[in-house]
Amino acid sequence: MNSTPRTQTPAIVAAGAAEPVDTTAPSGSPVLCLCAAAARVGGRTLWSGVDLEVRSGEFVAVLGPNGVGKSTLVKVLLGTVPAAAGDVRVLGRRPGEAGHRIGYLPQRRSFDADLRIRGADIVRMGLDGDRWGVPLPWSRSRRVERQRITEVIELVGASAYAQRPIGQCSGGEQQRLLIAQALVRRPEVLLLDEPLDSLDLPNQSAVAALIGRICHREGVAVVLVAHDVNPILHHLDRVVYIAEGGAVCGPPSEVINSGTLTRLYRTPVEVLSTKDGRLVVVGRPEAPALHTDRPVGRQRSGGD
Ligand SMILES: Nc1ncnc2c1ncn2[C@@H]1O[C@H](COP(=O)(O)OP(=O)(O)OP(=O)(O)O)[C@@H](O)[C@H]1O
Repeated sequence: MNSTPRTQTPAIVAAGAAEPVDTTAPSGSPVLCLCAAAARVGGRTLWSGVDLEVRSGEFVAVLGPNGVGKSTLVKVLLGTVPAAAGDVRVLGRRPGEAGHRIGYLPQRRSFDADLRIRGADIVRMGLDGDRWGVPLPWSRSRRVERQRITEVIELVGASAYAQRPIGQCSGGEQQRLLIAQALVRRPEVLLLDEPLDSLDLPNQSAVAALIGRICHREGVAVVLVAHDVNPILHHLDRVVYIAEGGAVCGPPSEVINSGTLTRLYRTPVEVLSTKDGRLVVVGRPEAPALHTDRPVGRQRSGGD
């Protein structure tokens, strides 16, 4: 994470839930905007009245219990699920119109151990546009492509194993290569759906730090869906916490606290602070899904 103090985007919303969280002036230019947005799937409204603005270089986590519509929020931004109400803008355009300017890592994919395709070829698939079925809007020479692939593999620290068959890479190595794939076209926005899922704790920390660096040093806006905020909290600028059909957004310490979550859930919720500065959320009405049984990491501090 950069060591420069960062500013935050003002307030947020909540669908009839918690009051806006007051923050200071935003930095960067807005790249994602939801205004009074709602999502409806299978005849059911998942959330509504959600306002959110994400600026370039911001790292925002989407949190909440299972099934509240975190992934759906990402899909609304991608344009694969239409917003049921409100206005959604992605890089100033309607969702789905920003093409290669958006990088997307879907929920965990597993690779068969026998799969022979090399890690570098997985990264190349992002460059070729295969993941979207959309050809690149410009032609590139093979040399330039190779350079970019090498560059992005170095960026995610995957050079040592990028020539190995992907099926022989560890979960953490595979995840770095998939992040490289999402980054290869130099997106301005990176949408990551549970990229830390199924990684062990050291790999969660390492991948979280990597994403934080990409966001803050490369100026990419990152929206990351997580069940457990613990590994990323140290790197985050803001969180969007979805529950009870609404959402509240703000700096982690202003959202993950007893008052805000009690208002969001409309039932008593307690956020405890451990000796080492971690937070534990208890008393949520839903089944445990987010840091109810384990501590969440330290609040944002300096470097990563
Ligand atoms: N196409 C669909 N048709 C009907 N229901 C859907 C559809 N897509 C998602 N849902 C339902 O919408 C709800 C929200 O799904 P979503 O994947 O966005 O939740 P989530 O918060 O990301 O959940 P999790 O934390 O378990 O991954 C779930 O109950 C899911 O079953």
